[in-house]
Amino acid sequence: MAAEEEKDKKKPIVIITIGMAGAGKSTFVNRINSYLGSRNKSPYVLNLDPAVATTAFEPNIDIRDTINYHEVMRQYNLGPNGGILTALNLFTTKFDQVLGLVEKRADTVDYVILDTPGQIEIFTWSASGAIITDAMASSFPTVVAYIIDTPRTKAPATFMSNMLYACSILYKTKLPFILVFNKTDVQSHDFAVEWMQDFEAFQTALASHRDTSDEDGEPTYMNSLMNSMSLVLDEFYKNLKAVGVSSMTGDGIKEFFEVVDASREEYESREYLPELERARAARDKSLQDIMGESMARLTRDLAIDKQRNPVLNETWEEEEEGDVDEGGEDNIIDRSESPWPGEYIDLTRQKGHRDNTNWPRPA
Ligand SMILES: Nc1nc2c(ncn2[C@@H]2O[C@H](COP(=O)(O)OP(=O)(O)OP(=O)(O)O)[C@@H](O)[C@H]2O)c(=O)[nH]1
Repeated sequence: MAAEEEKDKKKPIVIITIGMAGAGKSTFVNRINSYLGSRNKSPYVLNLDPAVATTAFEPNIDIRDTINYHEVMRQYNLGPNGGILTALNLFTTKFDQVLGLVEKRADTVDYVILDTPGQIEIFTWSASGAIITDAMASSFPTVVAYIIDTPRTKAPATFMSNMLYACSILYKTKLPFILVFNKTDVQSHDFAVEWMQDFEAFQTALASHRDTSDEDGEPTYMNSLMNSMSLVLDEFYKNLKAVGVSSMTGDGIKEFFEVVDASREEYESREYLPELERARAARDKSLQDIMGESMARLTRDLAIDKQRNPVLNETWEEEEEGDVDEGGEDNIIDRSESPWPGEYIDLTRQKGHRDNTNWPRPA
């Protein structure tokens, strides 16, 4: 038992970073990456954003090495958000390989960092986001770092919306949750801490904000709603920790890691593990479902394209049943182990054509 506990202690902590577009997620990931690097504790970093043009850090596993987002958009006839979601779904079909690579490094790294797509809902409300989260959390102590743009959260209504969103993610993931108030070099997060600790302070701020009463001096519907919500959220605030950081200057990053380390105990002591064990059992099935869905959709979309576009007609032809790649190949690349060999999940090859296609890496 003692040996088992010792083994558990060595497991790295997974930090899943999520945040509204522009909250500073990528800057934050870059900052914590360099913070850990400067302490000889370089983390294992996964980039899950297929559409990001460049990352300031060098991820160990990069979705862009496996999935060409532009090609997914083209082949599936999708817009940017649909393209990101489908790319993430396809990547998720290979997530068992990702887990395997992370597990291989589990003894040598203390932290694993996941940078998620800029469009928060693509990760937080998709089946693949849930599968990735469950898969990580059932294998390693995992925390969610929710990055908040502090200067943009100063208005009580915006603050409330952000907290409601955070609340919904907390209850969905059921994982230790850290509110990371970013950009404190521009705006201190003291106001947020005060509002979280004292709902009357929030209500006072709300009342003094403009447009909170109608022409008869009565509170507007929104004002009353937010007043009531502040009472409800009072309970939610007790379940999370808040830390103020500046990803720009590095302020507060040390405190962030103190909170992360404390979350390990929370993860191990609370009731996450039995629930996550169940999630692990469901995971394999979900992976198969997602893969099936993605392939069915691909086949459907290709059939439509085939009707519309005679040129594609020549290159995308139906293949014998059973020839579809069902994710058995070792496609996920750990760049820290080998130089990037230029491999992708080749969607066209799944239909039996362009066997040797190597799509250019997104610029
Ligand atoms: N002043 C200040 N600016 C910051 C800080 N962190 C990020 N920024 C700026 O905020 C903007 C958005 O930062 P990103 O890191 O690109 O944000 P993101 O959430 O990853 O954005 P998307 O991935 O595009 O959704 C950039 O202009 C950053 O320079 C900070 O701590 N302080």
